[in-house]
Amino acid sequence: MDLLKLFRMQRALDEYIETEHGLQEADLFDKKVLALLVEIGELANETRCFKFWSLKQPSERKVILEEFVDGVHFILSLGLTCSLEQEAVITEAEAASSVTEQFLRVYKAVHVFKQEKSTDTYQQLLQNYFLLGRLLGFSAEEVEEAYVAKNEVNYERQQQGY
Ligand SMILES: O=c1ccn([C@H]2C[C@H](O)[C@@H](COP(=O)(O)O)O2)c(=O)[nH]1
Repeated sequence: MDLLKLFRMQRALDEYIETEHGLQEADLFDKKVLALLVEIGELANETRCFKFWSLKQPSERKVILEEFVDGVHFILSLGLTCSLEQEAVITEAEAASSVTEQFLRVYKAVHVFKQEKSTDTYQQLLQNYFLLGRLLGFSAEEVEEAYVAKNEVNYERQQQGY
């Protein structure tokens, strides 16, 4: 995955959104953290991984992938907000033994990163989020492709006064 390309696309989108809304000077860190936590919840809801009380099937794979890349947007955006994009790499690691446990690791990584914005805590967040993607069955290529497609949709939404 070409992470630097994704950071470049995210920077352009963020600048577009912030200009549209007159927020170039605003501190958007906390709002982006909350947006990410919400996206992770939406993703979990689509997978239904924790709904032990329900027999309904998870959403279509395409829907789950689209939710996943919404989270990628906010993670990249947070990295840019904290100027951490240059050192960012996705390192290999072992995922948790269940999707539910991996979701909880991601939530923890978000909170740790919010408390201490560093290269290391950002790395942990990126790593755990991409491990979650892999556990959900998405290849790096699929994620990149879906990210590019959603990035485009985000411009269209802004142009339509979303
Ligand atoms: O500064 C921002 C604000 C939003 N988004 C993107 C991320 C998600 O793909 C989408 C959020 O969409 P909704 O949750 O509103 O559907 O907007 C950004 O990339 N940067």
